[in-house]
Amino acid sequence: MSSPILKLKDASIYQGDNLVLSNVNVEVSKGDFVYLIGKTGTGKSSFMKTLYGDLPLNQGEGHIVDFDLKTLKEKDIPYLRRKLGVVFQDFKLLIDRTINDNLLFVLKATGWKDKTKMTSRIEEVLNKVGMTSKGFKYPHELSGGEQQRIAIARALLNNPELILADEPTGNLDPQTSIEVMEVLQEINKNGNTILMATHDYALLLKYPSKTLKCDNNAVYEVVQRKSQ
Ligand SMILES: Nc1ncnc2c1ncn2[C@@H]1O[C@H](COP(=O)(O)OP(=O)(O)OP(=O)(O)O)[C@@H](O)[C@H]1O
Repeated sequence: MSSPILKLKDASIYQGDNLVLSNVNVEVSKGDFVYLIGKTGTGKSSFMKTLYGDLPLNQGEGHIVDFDLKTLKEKDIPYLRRKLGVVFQDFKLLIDRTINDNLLFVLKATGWKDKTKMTSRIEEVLNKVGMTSKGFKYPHELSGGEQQRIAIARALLNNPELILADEPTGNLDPQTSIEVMEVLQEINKNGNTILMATHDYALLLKYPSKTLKCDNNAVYEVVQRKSQ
């Protein structure tokens, strides 16, 4: 069996001096689609932030895509993020440039040089999210669901080993949420590993998968009951 892409062992997650989650034991393997659920304020975002190096891991052990979160240095963070694709609730596209230029910006910032390769990679990722014809648009010319699909395309640019999606449907209406979820499901079927924080239970019911729950300063796996 391959080693997990993410493994936390007896990890505690803090916001400053406040303990948010304690004794976290979590494993995510290649190809998994894992939900992280929990009421507002229970620590989903703090959990995600620890994984992409925005919060330090001071207690317990944490390994993610071959990085040790316990010994992670500031200078390692860009390299960690290159192996992760992070998707946020509010898309975080650069509003002053087109979709193609948003994607080009990321490629250049992560060391790509060859113009032809960059153009074809941009086409590939736009194709994966069904947005090939939208590259020349500005973010404000796209709907929320389309902007989120672009954000997913951006996350895919460097072939991430793990996609971390923090409430990716949080700003979208139910129908658009399903469209974005279909894209994430398709990407997962094609081999990408995804950890998605959400409080949208309708999505969980429609697309059941391994589910972790934050509650009472702890994270535990929810055993899903089969419907009668
Ligand atoms: N920057 C911060 N400084 C101090 N405490 C914080 C900070 N951000 C969050 N917290 C606290 O940490 C706890 C967990 O917050 P977190 O944002 O991780 O929860 P969440 O489950 O993601 O909630 P939501 O669904 O509302 O985003 C809360 O008690 C919150 O008040």
